[in-house]
Amino acid sequence: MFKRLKDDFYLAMLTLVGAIIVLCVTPYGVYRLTTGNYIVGIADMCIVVCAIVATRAAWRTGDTVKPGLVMALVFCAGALLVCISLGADGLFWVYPFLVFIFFLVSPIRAFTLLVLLLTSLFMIAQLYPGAIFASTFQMMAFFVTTTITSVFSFIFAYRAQVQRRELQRLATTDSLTGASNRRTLNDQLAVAINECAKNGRQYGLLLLDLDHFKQINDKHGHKVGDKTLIELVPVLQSLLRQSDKVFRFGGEEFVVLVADVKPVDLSNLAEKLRSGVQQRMTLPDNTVLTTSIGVAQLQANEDWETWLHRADMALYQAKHEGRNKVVIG
Ligand SMILES: Nc1nc2c(ncn2[C@@H]2O[C@H](COP(=O)(O)OP(=O)(O)OP(=O)(O)O)[C@@H](O)[C@H]2O)c(=O)[nH]1
Repeated sequence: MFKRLKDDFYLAMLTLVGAIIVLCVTPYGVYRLTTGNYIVGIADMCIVVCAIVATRAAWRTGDTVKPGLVMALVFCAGALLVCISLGADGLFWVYPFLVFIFFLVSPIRAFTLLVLLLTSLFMIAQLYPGAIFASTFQMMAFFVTTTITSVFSFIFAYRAQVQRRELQRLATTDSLTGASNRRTLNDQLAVAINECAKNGRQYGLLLLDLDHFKQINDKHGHKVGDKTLIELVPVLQSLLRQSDKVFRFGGEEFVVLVADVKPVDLSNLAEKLRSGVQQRMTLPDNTVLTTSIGVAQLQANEDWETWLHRADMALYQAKHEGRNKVVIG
């Protein structure tokens, strides 16, 4: 549970906002209902129920987009209703909503919803003078302060989103090749073990190691070595399905994780990659680049270390038997 909260920003924020809503709005809802203000009381309780249902749905499905949007829409409608029913007293509630919304949906969506909310309030104020604002001065002060808060919240949320995405990219990909890194591989292997144990999904692992890579560096220089590694990733991806994942394991070693695959298809795929690299990758002196591949199909009740070790042993054998070879582990 804590891992999911740590890894998924929007799930964590949805949960936090949901908890704050339940704790802070429920007493107001109960108070309004017991003092006969039924419209605002029911609106408060609808917001509370919506917060609980949306947070629960996000936890169950892992999708935070729809629950976040539903929550944001209900909060906007609730804020509008509270302002209409309570007049100036209800205006204070707009400020926390204004900030909450940026934790629920993307900055662009949040800003659009706020523009709609403030425009609706402005139009109602024009149609029914005195219904919400006590004076024109109060109305102007409200719209100026809410606009400033919305704009700064948007800038802050947008910057945070850009930085969060960049951090995520840096933490999960290899800086040279752009392939997923070893840390991501460890996470994905754990997911595969879990899926296999729970749902019987079949997974396969290919461990690729370029042959005589040291000689490439020595003969053509480190820059050509780097370029070869960079060019290898799109070549592999062009030979794979979109659901197959390529990871840089370290140095000139790469891992391909394949889901929903039978052992025979996995070894055919390894052979396709071996010959694909040989055919498509050439070095500056027109010599071909070759790769050795160790193959391991995930066995029932196997842990990921053993699975990876079998692929590694098969790769070792492929190297031992002369390279440019596929060996099944
Ligand atoms: N250019 C470049 N070279 C790298 C990088 N990472 C590792 N290497 C080099 O890859 C080479 C790997 O050499 P070895 O482990 O001896 O393997 P090999 O020469 O490929 O020989 P076999 O694997 O036995 O076929 C080393 O010279 C490393 O310096 C990198 O990011 N860029």
